[in-house]
Amino acid sequence: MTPSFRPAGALPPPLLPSRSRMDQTLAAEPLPQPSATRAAVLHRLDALAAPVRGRLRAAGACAVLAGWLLVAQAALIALAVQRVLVEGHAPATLWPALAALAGIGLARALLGWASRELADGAATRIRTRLRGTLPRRLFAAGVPWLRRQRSGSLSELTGTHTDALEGYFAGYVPARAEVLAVPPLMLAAAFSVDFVVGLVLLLTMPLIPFFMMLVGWGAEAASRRQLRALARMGGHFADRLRGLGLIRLYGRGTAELEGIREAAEGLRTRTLKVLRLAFLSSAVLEFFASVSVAVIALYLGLTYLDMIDLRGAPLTLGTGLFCLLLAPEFYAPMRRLAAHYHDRAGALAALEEIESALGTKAFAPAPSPLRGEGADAAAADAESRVPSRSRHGRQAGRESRDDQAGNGERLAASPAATLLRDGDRSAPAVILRGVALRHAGSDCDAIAGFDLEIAPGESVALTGPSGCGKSTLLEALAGWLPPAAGTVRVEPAARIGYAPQRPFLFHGSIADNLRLAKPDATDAELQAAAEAAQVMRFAARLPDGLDTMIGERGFGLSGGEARRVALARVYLRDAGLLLLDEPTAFLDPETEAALLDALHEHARGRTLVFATHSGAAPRIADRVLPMTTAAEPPR
Ligand SMILES: Nc1ncnc2c1ncn2[C@@H]1O[C@H](COP(=O)(O)OP(=O)(O)OP(=O)(O)O)[C@@H](O)[C@H]1O
Repeated sequence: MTPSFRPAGALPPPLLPSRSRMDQTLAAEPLPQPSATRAAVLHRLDALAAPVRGRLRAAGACAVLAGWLLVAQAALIALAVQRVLVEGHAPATLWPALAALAGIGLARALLGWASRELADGAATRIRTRLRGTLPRRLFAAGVPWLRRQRSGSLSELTGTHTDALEGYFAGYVPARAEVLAVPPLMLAAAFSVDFVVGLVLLLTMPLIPFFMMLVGWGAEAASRRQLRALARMGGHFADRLRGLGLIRLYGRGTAELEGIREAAEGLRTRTLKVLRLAFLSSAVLEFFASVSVAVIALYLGLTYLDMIDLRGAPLTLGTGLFCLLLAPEFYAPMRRLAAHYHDRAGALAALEEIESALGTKAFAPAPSPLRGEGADAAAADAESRVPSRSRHGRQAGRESRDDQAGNGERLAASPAATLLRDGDRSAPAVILRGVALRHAGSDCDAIAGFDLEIAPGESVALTGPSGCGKSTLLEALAGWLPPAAGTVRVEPAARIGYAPQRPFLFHGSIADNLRLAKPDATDAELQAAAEAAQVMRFAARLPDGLDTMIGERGFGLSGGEARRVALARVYLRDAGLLLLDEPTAFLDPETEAALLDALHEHARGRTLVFATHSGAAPRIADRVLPMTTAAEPPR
């Protein structure tokens, strides 16, 4: 990373943007999306339910059936009241009706329970599936892309954003089925007993979707801003935790805490905005539903008092009661849908956020496995069909190993080297033609017009000043960085072992980290790899040897020790093409010499390319390739 310098005493800018700056950034974003896009996102959201479509339909069907039974329940209650209170039947004659009522009540309870169980189960399955798919998509996006992302934000995608989809499937989808099927039946029932009540229900019905839509648009935009703020907060927080030592060292603790407090306050405000909109939409709907029920009650009351006569026939107590029981239930499914409408808004916002990070095919199966440190080179042929554009002279001069320090001694095969060979891989040739390499976000090539041929089994040392592109070249050979121009050819079937400059060591024991390369490795194989990479020099002194726990990013190991663990991992990989970035950096001369001897032995029958600043390392190479810094100005 390029260091930036500021005058002594000048304060560094706050690492966290202030709330107002965050607000400005978020407010400037074009929200909400045009409706055509929203319809497409909604379609993709529904497509996520494909594997559990049957369950969701069953959940909807149960909810609909429970709603239909409610009409029968209201009719039975009205009938019983009419018979006993108006027609003077003995209460004992009502047993069949009461038994039917009890049966309907029980059936509705069971249907409601089944609907929730099915919908919750379906939503959980969708969420679980996404939790599995998203990391695969993240891996498939490739190392250069992943490097530019903030791990905190990415973890929000698989956490909060995925959770936000659940309410849509568990709540909104069954409620939508209910709204489509239950109110129409109730409307027909109301029309069949009283024309005016049916008309009131019919006329007030469109108001509800209209207000839902109005409030929903605002809710979607607010949800999206809130999710975005949440993802940023996650990213900032993870960064700050990682750099805690640095923050303390520079005395920025208080300022950072203040920044985090402000950002959290911004998030709280945004969350409350979403909740306010959700409550507002519910309140509006409750109001309209209550007014409509009141209008019906008023109409029925005035009719009973003979103050109005709109129906042209007498109104029985049973009919009035049936209408009064039905009216609030007519709005209930729509109110439920409205209550879940912000779930829909939240889910749309979450899906759009996930897609804007990963592309619209975020949930399609991942195309190919990640390549990289110790990865198979099935996609190793990072070949670009872009025509070669040689712009300035070849960067590399060539020297033979024999021209070097003259240290060409052959080394006897060690037992460790024998143990680590399984003989099922071959040393691939590497051919680069007119290659230009450019890092994402950079406006100039790190390497341009580069040609190189490496024979199978050859060892090549890349040397040259810092920044001349040695690591970049190794990244391209590993397939992490596709060429901007020219072709990079590595045999597609080649097994690659890559130890980058900053190897990633997972939280776990040293042995766990080594077994990443070969999960079924025996203890003897681990020991042999560790010895060859000079890991045992320090591991033997640790309390638990290779079983000693090390932290994320290799906490607890020195830079040179971490590199040696990564080198041992490459040895275990038994790769045909070894790509090593400064394998002997930070080592004392004695350890370096031992490591080089073992590497030289291990590299027999394999193709080896390594970058080095060491004066001693080139002795194990067949060829040294001095690279120069690209002089080309930015295009
Ligand atoms: N991720 C990146 N994004 C943008 N530019 C980069 C990135 N990584 C490296 N560079 C630039 O590419 C050029 C080559 O860098 P590279 O790390 O390949 O050099 P190097 O020869 O390996 O250096 P060193 O010997 O210090 O390891 C440098 O100018 C560097 O600033």
